Amino acid sequence: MLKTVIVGASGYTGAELTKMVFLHPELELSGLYVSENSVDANKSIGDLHGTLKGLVDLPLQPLKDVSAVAKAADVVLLATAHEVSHNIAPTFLAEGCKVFDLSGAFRVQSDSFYTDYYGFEHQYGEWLEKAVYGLAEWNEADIAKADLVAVPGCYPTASQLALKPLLDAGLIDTQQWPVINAVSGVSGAGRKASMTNSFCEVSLHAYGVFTHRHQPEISTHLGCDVIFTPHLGNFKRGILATITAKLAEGVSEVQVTETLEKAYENKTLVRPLGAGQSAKLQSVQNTGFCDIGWSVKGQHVILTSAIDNLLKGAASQAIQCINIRFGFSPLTAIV
Ligand SMILES: NC(=O)C1=CN([C@@H]2O[C@H](COP(=O)(O)OP(=O)(O)OC[C@H]3O[C@@H](n4cnc5c(N)ncnc54)[C@H](OP(=O)(O)O)[C@@H]3O)[C@@H](O)[C@H]2O)C=CC1
Ligand SMILES: CC(=O)N[C@@H](CCC(=O)OP(=O)(O)O)C(=O)O
Repeated sequence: MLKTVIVGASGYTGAELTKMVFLHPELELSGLYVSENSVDANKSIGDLHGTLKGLVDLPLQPLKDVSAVAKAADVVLLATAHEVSHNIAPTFLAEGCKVFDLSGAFRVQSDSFYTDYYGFEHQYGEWLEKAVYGLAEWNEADIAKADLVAVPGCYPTASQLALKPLLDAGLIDTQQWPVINAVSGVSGAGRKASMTNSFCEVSLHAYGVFTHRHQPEISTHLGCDVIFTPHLGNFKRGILATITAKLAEGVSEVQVTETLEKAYENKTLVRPLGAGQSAKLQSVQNTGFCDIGWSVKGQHVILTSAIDNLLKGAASQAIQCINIRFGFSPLTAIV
């Protein structure tokens, strides 16, 4: 059994991770942590997240001595804000832990990216270079050898899983940038209270127009410029991305269908729904699946991609990466 620690366990993705690690036959849940001065320090996680009550009643421990926690752990899941992950991941790595980071702190290997989009200067270029991007269906060989896995963001997961097969097969005319419009549930903003996620303030609207940090994450990993506009929806969880792209000359709907079906034929967690179908949130909420639908008219394709932001967009994709890294059966603790 691998001793597994979750940092940021009281948050939304942390709670999802807690449940999956608890259910995983090869992982031992050895510690749940929050910040040193957290208002939730020493509370039971089951008292904070009712779905865990009676299953996991471990205390949320204040994270004081990172080295000491690292020395007693094999696997570390960081469900913490970007800058927190950036600051603590190297200590866990130095003690030989395998680190799976749900934040954006190690996703994009470019110096200016962190100052431009995250508001801090990256201090760990060496780890940034070694980090493996955890888009599970596409990066298995590298994830299997990684010390540090940077689990992709929620919008980038939904967007890339739909576009990547078509781009890699040369079916998209990249002269016209694919346009991604995506709507996320409010849990995408995390558990901490703020005015934007307050019940009476939430209203369907676009945000981060031309400035959201997921645009460069998607572009970098796809190797293709995109227009990306996120929207906040008045529901709790799930992301629906609707993507419009121009097809290369002469590409037919049959080719699009064959390419998507072949890309995911042995990948249980990504479900190509077929031509003329649209992905729905309801089918993926509270699951680790990504559903993809598509339609072609003339030279354009419209793809729809749906995931649960907290699961395929974060926690269950992290568990997929653990399963790949340690050679466990791919769906363990996910379905
Ligand atoms: N929500 C989502 O849909 C997605 C989130 N992500 C990313 O995953 C990460 C976690 O997100 P989410 O679960 O939504 O966040 P939450 O805000 O819900 O939870 C954050 C957690 O981190 C803890 N924390 C804060 N500061 C520290 C610290 N210094 N040391 C240890 N723990 C700390 C918080 O507890 P406390 O403050 O009490 O200490 C809390 O447990 C973020 O980087 C986010 O960007 C990625 C994809 C999707
Ligand atoms: C609705 C909402 O606020 N969503 C978050 C995205 C959450 C996510 O994917 O987190 P990463 O930053 O780790 O990639 C946002 O737009 O900032």
